Amino acid sequence: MNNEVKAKSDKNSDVNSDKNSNKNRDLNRDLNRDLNRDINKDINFENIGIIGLGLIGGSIAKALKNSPYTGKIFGLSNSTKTVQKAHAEGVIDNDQNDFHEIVKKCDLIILASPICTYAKILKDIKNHIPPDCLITDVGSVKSSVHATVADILKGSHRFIGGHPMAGSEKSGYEVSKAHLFENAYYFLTVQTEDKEVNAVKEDMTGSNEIIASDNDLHRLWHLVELLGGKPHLISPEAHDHMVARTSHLPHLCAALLVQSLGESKNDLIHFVGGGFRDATRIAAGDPKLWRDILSANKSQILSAMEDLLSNLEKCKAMIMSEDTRGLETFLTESKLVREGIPKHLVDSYDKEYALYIDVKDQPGVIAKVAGLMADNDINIKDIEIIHAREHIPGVLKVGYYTDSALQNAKLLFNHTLFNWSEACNL
Ligand SMILES: NC(=O)C1=CN([C@@H]2O[C@H](COP(=O)(O)OP(=O)(O)OC[C@H]3O[C@@H](n4cnc5c(N)ncnc54)[C@H](O)[C@@H]3O)[C@@H](O)[C@H]2O)C=CC1
Ligand SMILES: O=C(O)C(=O)Cc1ccc(O)cc1
Repeated sequence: MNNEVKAKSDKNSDVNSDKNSNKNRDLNRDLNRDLNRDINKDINFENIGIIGLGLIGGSIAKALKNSPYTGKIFGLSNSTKTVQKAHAEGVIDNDQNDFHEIVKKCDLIILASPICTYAKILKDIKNHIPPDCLITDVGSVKSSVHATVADILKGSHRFIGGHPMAGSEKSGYEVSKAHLFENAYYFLTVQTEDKEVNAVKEDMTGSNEIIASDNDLHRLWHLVELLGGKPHLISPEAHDHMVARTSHLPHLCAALLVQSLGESKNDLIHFVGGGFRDATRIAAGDPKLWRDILSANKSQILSAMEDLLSNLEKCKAMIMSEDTRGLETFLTESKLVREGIPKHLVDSYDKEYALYIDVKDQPGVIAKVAGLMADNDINIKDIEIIHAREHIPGVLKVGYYTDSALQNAKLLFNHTLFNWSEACNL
């Protein structure tokens, strides 16, 4: 363990401060010092149990299976069907069905079920978790999760919170994918007795606080990297402050925009433009999951909503008083901030590897293109017929998982009679 690695969170929740990012950068640099390291030795987990095999849990299992990780992956779920499916696909290595017996073998447990299920699950498995097993989670809220864990485990096991900033509005094992976390930030949160992230703290105080040793943090950090994510250390409080504004309030706003279509929303929905689609995609997320998230981050959501209301009032006043200058300034500032999203984030969220193939909308055309790809071993992510041709150069949109698949497809199409062009903004 490197005791020089220090990563304290900013007390004022100023998560964007240089101080904080420098500390995280230092930690990252330190952890990546030896590029030739043996990743399995660094991680040092042999039996990873994932509780909840949905979008996130399933994606973690698939990402691990696709990685150099050589240990076992056990899937634990309230859905036997999902476990059977994951097992049949070779994604998990379960050799028995008994939940408690599987837990007994784990040296890392990842809670990947809805956060409202954590308390019941932890109470149920607590006496079966090996003393040296590390516990983590993927929940979208962190302070309340740390409190629940501390309340139930009472210091019996080490816990590090986790939250991948990757996902979608879809749920379930069926939509999970190995590359979900690629280039996405993955927050790690450590609770210490003075509520600061303190990666150098190695002593266990014996209090009810759950304190993870920095060795645990390093192991988990490497695991996140193995998943393709970018680990980022932060305090639970700073995390909740940030995601209330970057993720939870946007979800609420998406739902508000849909509701604001008004009484005739079911009619208007047929005429929406790209802007509405972009701004409301996440409103299609699982209502139960989001009900939990918004309730679990109550104080931060309420504070973010105050800011939203005040901005709404400001805009209303400007429109009412025909303050076009003020309105323009407000919109310009928003535009500049939005355009400032770092390129790597825009790429990881928006980047799609797709080609528009200029074909006639007629029977057999999908089979023809799909067959061509299959014959040449090019994996297709999705395929879609675009019926509205305005602004769109071709009628068949073919999505690929990787840039190299896209490049191969281009070469192939160049040798056929298909005209193609690259993805445009829909
Ligand atoms: N959906 C998203 O985009 C993201 C979600 N998260 C967090 O990940 C967690 C899981 O979310 P998703 O994977 O999206 O949900 P999901 O609905 O796709 O998967 C949840 C899984 O948990 C299982 N489950 C439910 N109760 C259980 C129990 N008592 N014991 C064992 N398994 C149980 C369900 O069968 C289901 O397979 C949530 O805590 C959420 O806050 C984090 C980042 C992104
Ligand atoms: O679909 C999207 O754009 C998301 O932002 C997914 C998401 C949902 C919940 C999280 O806690 C983190 C990420």
